[in-house]
Amino acid sequence: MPPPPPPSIPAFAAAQLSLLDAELKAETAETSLLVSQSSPTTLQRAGLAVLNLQVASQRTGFGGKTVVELELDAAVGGGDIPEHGLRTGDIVAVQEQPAGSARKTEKTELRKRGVEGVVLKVTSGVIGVALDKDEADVPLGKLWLIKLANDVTYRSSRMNQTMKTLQDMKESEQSPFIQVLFGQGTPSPVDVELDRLSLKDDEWIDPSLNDSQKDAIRFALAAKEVALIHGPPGTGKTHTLIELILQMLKRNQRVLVCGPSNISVDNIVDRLAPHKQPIVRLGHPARLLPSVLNHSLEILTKTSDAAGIVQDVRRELDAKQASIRKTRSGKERRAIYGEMKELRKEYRERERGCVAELIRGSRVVLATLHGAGGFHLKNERFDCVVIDEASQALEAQCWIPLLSASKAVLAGDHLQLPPTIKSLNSKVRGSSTSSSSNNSKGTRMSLETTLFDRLLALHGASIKRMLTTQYRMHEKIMRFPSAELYEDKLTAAAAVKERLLRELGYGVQDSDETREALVFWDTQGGDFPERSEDDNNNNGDAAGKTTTTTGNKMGMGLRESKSNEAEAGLVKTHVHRLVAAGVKAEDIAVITPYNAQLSILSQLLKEAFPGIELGSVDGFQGREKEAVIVSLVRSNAEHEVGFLGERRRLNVAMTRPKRHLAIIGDSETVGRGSEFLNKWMLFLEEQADLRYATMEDVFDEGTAAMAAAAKDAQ
Ligand SMILES: Nc1ncnc2c1ncn2[C@@H]1O[C@H](COP(=O)(O)OP(=O)(O)OP(=O)(O)O)[C@@H](O)[C@H]1O
Repeated sequence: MPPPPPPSIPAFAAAQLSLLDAELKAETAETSLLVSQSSPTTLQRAGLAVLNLQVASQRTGFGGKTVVELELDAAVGGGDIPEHGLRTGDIVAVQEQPAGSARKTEKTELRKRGVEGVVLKVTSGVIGVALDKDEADVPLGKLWLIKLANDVTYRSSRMNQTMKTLQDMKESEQSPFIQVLFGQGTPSPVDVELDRLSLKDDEWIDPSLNDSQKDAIRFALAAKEVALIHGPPGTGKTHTLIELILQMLKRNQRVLVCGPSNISVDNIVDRLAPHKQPIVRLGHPARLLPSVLNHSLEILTKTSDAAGIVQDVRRELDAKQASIRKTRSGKERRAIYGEMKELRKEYRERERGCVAELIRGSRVVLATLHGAGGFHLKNERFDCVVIDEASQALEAQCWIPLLSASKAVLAGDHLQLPPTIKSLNSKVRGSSTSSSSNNSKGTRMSLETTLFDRLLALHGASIKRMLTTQYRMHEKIMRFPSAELYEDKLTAAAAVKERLLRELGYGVQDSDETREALVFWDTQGGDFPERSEDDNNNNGDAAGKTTTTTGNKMGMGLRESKSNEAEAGLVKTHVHRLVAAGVKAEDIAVITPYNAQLSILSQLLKEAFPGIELGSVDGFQGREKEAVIVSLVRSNAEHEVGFLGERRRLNVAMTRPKRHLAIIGDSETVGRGSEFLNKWMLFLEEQADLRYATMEDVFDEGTAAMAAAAKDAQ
């Protein structure tokens, strides 16, 4: 049967809008449940709130925004603010703090007032917040700060706007580029162009590029509408994009470079900066890496030629703001507010002029996908939009910058995990049978389907080039993912191919562990049974990349989770042996798909091995370590594997290490989970250093000695 025709652009946009709406509801429900059900002191204990604050000062920041600095209330003695979890860039609410005796309705009322903003600076005694509203709205009296779960509402409003634009777009307004991206047209052939574009050896800016990287760059330069750069783990996607951007500049093109997260964008700014091209990074300075601040609009509007005139108004505004605090009369105060309103208007106008000049003069503009929707880029056009980590971004998010371009280059790996979707989480997170919606044409759609996925399905491999040399993993670690997921095309670069822990270079000794790249501890036989959350009252799955969001911190995971204590003991044995051979704990990571297991592991390992990194598989995507231990947890008579069945999750788990991968799991249970899992278990049995685990391994000498020492210390 031929595949169903792609949905019309309005039908696609309508389906996205309803999916985004469901997602927003799911996310806000989780947040408000958390905040409404917890008392201020509980939230403070969880690191999500800071109590007993007062305004120390106010000033005007970038964009004419009011910045308030909060300090500990003099009534509670002032001084250092107690330990809290707020960091620069967090989105917070500044509210009047309810008295302990306040009734519930009063508390709710207070929560409705207050203002939201972004944390700009955190020191021991002060927290600075850039407010979203004017200073007149800052509540008086004793204040508290609450960390809001994330910036979901801001993000979704720009995605919705973009989808509405697409929905309302008349056919005559749809560019050939947009039509190709929706399957209403076919991509122009690039073969002829490719020949013409054959770059000579001396035309490459980075001579170390490998052949697959050069091929991908040539292809992306030649493509008229769209090119996908498929970068399996460690293959140098970002490295390739830097050369691509520089080559585009050589061809006088103007490029907008985006990524789903600030860190993904900063990573590119960092690597692009040494090439001394005019670049500008849009985004809230509080959220940028310090090393890229020099390229941010905030700094450029202070240092560029056009900046002086803006600074004059800023100084005037600050002086007025200071005078308000000294004014007791309400009438005078109102008059000053009136003057400030005018000044702020002027400030914004001048700043806008200065900013527009800077942006127009920049051939490369960098922003998060969401940031590209700000007013700064409203009427700007680009020859190409480059999106890094595109397979981690929602499609609606990608369209925010895409509407301003006539060509797209997307880099990503659709065989690793897609963005986390809350509205799917409750039952079948990460499963291919995820919840979906039917649009008017009957096309099944899910937010988990990224633009990268959709374009591949629509136009096939002809719009894609894959990077095939990887610079991370020992050849043995790479072999299975390469064979099963990447058409057996990956090769390990000579420098990493045979790298073992024993060659780490800081006195690591040769041992059974340090001379092996791949170890499999098989726990089959029933001695290592899993426990479910119901048995041990633990938290939800660790699937969500939400380990830093409020939900997980508060132990709000209401989903089913699994743990395996005996397996955690084996992990400890293995870590101990690595450390005994001289491997630094900082070079070891332990990852697991389950939160319940993560919390057991952290009790068992954190104190014994300070510096070791523990995390969920999903949270570790994009990261790497010299040695990685993966605790698979599942071991049951029913051979149920839950979301271990998601091969993209396993791919992420097994491709994080450089020199050493130890898998701990029950081959009997796991091997029956899926064809992929079955092949993996067979591969490990044949190719890994196989160890059949017994309880003696759990209580080996080292672990037992450490346990005894810990007991003595109590
Ligand atoms: N042609 C090359 N020659 C030598 N080293 C390279 C080359 N390309 C990439 N690398 C190295 O490979 C590593 C990974 O590169 P990069 O960070 O660009 O990859 P990535 O694909 O973006 O990463 P990830 O797989 O984590 O998404 C880096 O240490 C980089 O220096």
